[in-house]
Amino acid sequence: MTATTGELAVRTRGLRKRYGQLDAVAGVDLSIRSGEVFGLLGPNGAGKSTTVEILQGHRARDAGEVEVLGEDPATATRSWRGKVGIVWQDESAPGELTVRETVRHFSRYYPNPRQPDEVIELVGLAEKAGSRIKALSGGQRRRLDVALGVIGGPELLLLDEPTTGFDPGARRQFWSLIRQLAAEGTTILLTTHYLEEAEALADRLAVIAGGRIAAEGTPAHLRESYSGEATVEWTEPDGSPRSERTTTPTRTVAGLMRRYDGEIPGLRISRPTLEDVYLRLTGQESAR
Ligand SMILES: Nc1ncnc2c1ncn2[C@@H]1O[C@H](COP(=O)(O)OP(=O)(O)OP(=O)(O)O)[C@@H](O)[C@H]1O
Repeated sequence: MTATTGELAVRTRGLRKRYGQLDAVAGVDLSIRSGEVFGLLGPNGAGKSTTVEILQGHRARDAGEVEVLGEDPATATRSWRGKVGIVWQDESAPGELTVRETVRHFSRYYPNPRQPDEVIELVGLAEKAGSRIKALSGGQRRRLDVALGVIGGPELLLLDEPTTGFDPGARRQFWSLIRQLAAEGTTILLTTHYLEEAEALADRLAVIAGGRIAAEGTPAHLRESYSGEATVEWTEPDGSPRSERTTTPTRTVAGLMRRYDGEIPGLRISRPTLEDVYLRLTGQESAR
């Protein structure tokens, strides 16, 4: 069922969407391979949801090419819809039904659904299978949303900010669910505000800001590509703090050694963390 490794599950070229004067998505190129977990990471208003909505076929684009599982979502067929699982930001399944009734009900929309009880088990809701949805906690509701996203046995799962509002424990549990789905061969695209989440889950990630991809690669690649620049900090003789961003920190320190006799006051050399890289790429550096 899953496409061959190396094939692209998602491909966009020059994707654009405008709302009035605002370029919400301003020329996005994405290539997501079959079987990988891809993170689209960016701050509020970066264009993540708009991009995912276009990939789902729920929003029309203004320009660019889009191919998702070999079809254009704007004109996709019913069989295509069965292969794409969607977890919405605000799912609202009817509250009076039980978890099991809801998952069974949704399974009937698909030609080859997964077994409802197996999916309930997979998302960790087996103990709540007989509970009404309105009695579930926020985190349990989100698990049900994922159950409804995977009940059709999708090749590709699109998750828009799946863990917003989760406590740290619920987030970790959710991560292991995503890893399990990935291990079963599902291609996963998830959007997130959380660098930690993208780093924990994504094989590759793209950082998006102002509707544009600012950087793309594996988390390790991003860290390496942008960590060449170090910051050297020290204290001037009048007590004022100084800092210099440089690709040659040794040279900077050698220069300081010539100026100071003995120890350089307040000397500190730091390399950017992935978080620094992310904040710099998204223009939020001062947030630190
Ligand atoms: N239907 C709409 N009409 C007008 N502007 C919109 C609409 N939807 C989104 N926008 C604007 O487009 C930009 C991108 O929004 P989008 O929801 O795609 O960002 P996002 O990265 O998902 O943000 P968040 O993390 O806050 O959900 C934002 O400035 C937003 O205000």
